[in-house]
Amino acid sequence: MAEQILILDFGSQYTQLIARRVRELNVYCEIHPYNNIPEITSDFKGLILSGSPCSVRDEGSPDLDLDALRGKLPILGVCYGSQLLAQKYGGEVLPSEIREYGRANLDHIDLHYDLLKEMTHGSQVWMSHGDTIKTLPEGFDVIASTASVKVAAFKIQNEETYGIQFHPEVTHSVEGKNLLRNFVVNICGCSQDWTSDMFIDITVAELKERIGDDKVVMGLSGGVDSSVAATLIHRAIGENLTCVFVDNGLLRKNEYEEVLESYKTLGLNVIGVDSKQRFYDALAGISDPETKRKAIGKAFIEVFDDEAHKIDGVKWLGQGTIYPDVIESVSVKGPSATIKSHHNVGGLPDFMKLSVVEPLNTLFKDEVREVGRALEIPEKIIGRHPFPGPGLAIRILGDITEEKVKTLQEVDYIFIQGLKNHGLYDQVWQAGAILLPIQSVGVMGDERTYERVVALRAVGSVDGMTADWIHLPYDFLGKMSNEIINRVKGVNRVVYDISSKPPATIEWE
Ligand SMILES: Nc1ncnc2c1ncn2[C@@H]1O[C@H](COP(=O)(O)OP(=O)(O)OP(=O)(O)O)[C@@H](O)[C@H]1O
Ligand SMILES: O=c1[nH]c(=O)c2[nH+]cn([C@@H]3O[C@H](COP(=O)(O)O)[C@@H](O)[C@H]3O)c2[nH]1
Ligand SMILES: NC(=O)CC[C@H](N)C(=O)O
Ligand SMILES: [Mg+2]
Repeated sequence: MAEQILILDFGSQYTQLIARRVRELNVYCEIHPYNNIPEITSDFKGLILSGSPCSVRDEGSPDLDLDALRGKLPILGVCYGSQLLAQKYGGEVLPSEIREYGRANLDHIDLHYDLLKEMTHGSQVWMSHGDTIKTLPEGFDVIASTASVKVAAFKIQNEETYGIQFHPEVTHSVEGKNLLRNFVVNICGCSQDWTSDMFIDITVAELKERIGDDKVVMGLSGGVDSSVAATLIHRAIGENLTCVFVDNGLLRKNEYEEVLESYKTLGLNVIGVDSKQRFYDALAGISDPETKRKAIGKAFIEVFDDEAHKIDGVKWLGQGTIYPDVIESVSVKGPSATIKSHHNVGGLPDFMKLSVVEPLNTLFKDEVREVGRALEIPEKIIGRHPFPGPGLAIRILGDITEEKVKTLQEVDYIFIQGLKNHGLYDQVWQAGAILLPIQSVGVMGDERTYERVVALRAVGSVDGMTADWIHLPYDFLGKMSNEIINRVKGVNRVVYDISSKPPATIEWE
């Protein structure tokens, strides 16, 4: 990958947002942990230092050799990054008297500076800090201030090194994107030619080169990521790609048949494998969410391995891994696998003598969708809600039985069809139903019932990292509740999940 911006991560919750904003400017960028910096080649046009939950005043807080970087390329320190720059060279960083979270206004902006070109006095910015830069080192100039923060932005004289206390990457910093454009385009000189088409050309050429005449087998789920990854690999190597779509008995109602059908138009060579029983056997008696995931991951690998053995000369396993999966597993905060392990990162077991190829492992979800559209993959596939690899297994709380899967499939079907019929599906990022491990008392036709409870969940999100529940119309929810209870045997109560992520997560397990 040629021209790019390097983002060094000190563990801020916003680091990924910086990358997204830079890419929205059609400039490629990568995030690396502050303690594992790649070699600074001429491809790197600029460096952004992220924020951090740590304080530069604390012993052992994240640090790096700034002398080795200063002057080599333009630098922008954001929050912690700026505090580090100031403190390192003799400035003073102290706890602020008031912690500043949220809205602030840049009352004073020195518009002469390239970084602040075309911004407006009073511009709203978003703050999130407990420390503040009290004094700057010699040779550092204040270039913007708010009412309570004198050093809201600074520049080091005679070099393109800047620090800002606020977060330009969040949308609440109204002119944040201008500032980032000023940095990336005007100061770093990036050419803004990174587009989906360019990504496709470069990736297809790289895949051709890497894979050559070898054969690839790849798990296809009907989801966005694996569909786009498979199409890219297919462009590169054609018939040498075999896709495997596994019926793990945990898919949505009718999904196996519908997905196989929808892939016919893409010209991919897709094999459907019915492995329902294998997964049910592997899951028998398991209630713990992580144990379920591991059992499912293992069963998937076994199926792929079986299929790979049926094709002569397979050397590669294709995967739909995307950038957030990768960042989460190398982040300075440590692998988020401690919250939930996603089975497609972390490598293959030793017995599988295949190399992994992951053409989307530098893209965010919305970029994957854009690439998919540029590849002319039907909107029916691109616009689908994400669906977790372990499927309904992590939406059935407690142990899995075929009967529970059938019940949940019916509930989920009514809900998803309902969203589609009422024009709500595209307003929701992800939706589904959860089968709870409790029974409640009800009354139907004068008879007492003691049956299952299901929860409905519909969230809005950009990348699944944070999410909020969607305020679905009450009428619609009422209709769904009625329909589900009347049509699905064994369910007598429906509840709606109104938790955001964080502190909850999207899935219940
Ligand atoms: N039923 C399945 N058959 C074969 N491979 C699967 C199946 N389910 C998941 N996979 C594999 O596991 C990977 C991870 O699944 P994940 O749900 O994260 O991605 P996806 O299904 O491609 O996209 P989306 O996030 O939009 O659902 C997939 O890219 C695919 O390679
Ligand atoms: O492939 C997957 N394997 C998993 O084990 C898994 N767990 C959650 N998800 C999906 O990830 C996104 C975020 O989900 P959470 O907020 O529940 O962590 C949501 O889109 C979830 O559906 C998974 N996907
Ligand atoms: N967002 C940040 O980078 C915060 C930096 C530091 N933890 C502070 O509170 O000032
Ligand atoms: Mg999926």
